[in-house]
Amino acid sequence: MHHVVRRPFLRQILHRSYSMSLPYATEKQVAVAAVRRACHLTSSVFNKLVKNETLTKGDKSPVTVGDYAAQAVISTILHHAFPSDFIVGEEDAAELREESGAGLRDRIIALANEALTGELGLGDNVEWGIGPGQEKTTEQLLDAIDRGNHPGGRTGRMWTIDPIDGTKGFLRGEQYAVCLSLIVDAQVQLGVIGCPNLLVDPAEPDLGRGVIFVAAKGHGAEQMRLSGANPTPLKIPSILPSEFSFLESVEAAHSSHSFNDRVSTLLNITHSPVRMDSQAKYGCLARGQGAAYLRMPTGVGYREKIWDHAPGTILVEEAGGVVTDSRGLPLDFGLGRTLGENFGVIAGGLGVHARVLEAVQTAGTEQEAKAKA
Ligand SMILES: Nc1ncnc2c1ncn2[C@@H]1O[C@H](COP(=O)(O)O)[C@@H](O)[C@H]1OP(=O)(O)O
Ligand SMILES: [Mg+2]
Ligand SMILES: [Mg+2]
Ligand SMILES: [Mg+2]
Repeated sequence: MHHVVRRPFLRQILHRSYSMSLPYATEKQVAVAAVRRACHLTSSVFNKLVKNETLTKGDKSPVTVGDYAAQAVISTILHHAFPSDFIVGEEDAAELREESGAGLRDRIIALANEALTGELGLGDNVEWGIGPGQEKTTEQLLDAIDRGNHPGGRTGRMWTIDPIDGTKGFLRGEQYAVCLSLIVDAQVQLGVIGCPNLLVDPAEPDLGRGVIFVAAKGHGAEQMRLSGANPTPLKIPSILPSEFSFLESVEAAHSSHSFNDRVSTLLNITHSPVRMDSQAKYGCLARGQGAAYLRMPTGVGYREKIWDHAPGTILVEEAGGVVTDSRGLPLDFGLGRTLGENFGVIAGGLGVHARVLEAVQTAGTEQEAKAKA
């Protein structure tokens, strides 16, 4: 491993002692740095986004230059830091390699290089391929996007990247998230969720927006500013918030609003659900905003993707909560790029989760009976 030998002596020692206190300490540092750069990229691109910079994918969902450029940046950093790790990323560069994709491609390459070559911040390392002068070629960046093509599976080290989760929220100027996780032998070890548009503290709007949530297996969950300042541990309160409300998708096509209504009625919940795009919902839950996140499928066919739930799941679990499918089974991140047969997602604090699960099962039985009648 020549890159370890090249490490200056003092840094080797620092690196080792830090690693002993937290497994995956270097991974955490790299992941936070990558998400931070991608968050700056996506928020600056939003202000400059023009109509023809968004494509519609085969599944009818939108993808913007921001999604592609952010995946290129994160994947490049991961590849420099951990060259033998696999990546399961949402986007691929096929359309950008076509002649018709040239305009979009040039814009994406410029955005990615601007983000990669930005000044080094606290904790950043030139060995991760970042900093002034570290421009990449078009080919290198398209390959970086395509390195996200790993099929996933039961064994090995792999990262999941969702460069913009909640692209529809991003396009509306509302919530979205830059999401990264490390999965080792199908267990999520690390999750990082960057939310550029989320209030730092909903009780103090003056503190502004821009939060990164981080969780490491067995080491808790925290929230920090985009800059890395003010790291604060997160714990889901064990008593129910006085206003029990569900967190749910804005988009009715992504999860069933009517099913959630029925579950709310069964639980005598009177407050309307809080609708929010992306894994920002998991972040809010982890910091005690909203009592549960319920995501039941709307119809046939859609399989949830691992990059949409791995970071959020470890965040909620490390904040003391529980995440399962609608049968109460843990989400299985070892089945490939999707969650396979895991049907629906329920996330909540320890006691709340059990009550919601029960109500979900009652509502599910009712629904089946109705369908048979
Ligand atoms: N038909 C669908 N059912 C459930 N989720 C979907 C569907 N289509 C896209 N998604 C994905 O749902 C997630 C966002 O859901 P929400 O914001 O409603 O919680 C995103 O990952 C989005 O992809 P994307 O990452 O492309 O935005
Ligand atoms: Mg998408
Ligand atoms: Mg997503
Ligand atoms: Mg996405």
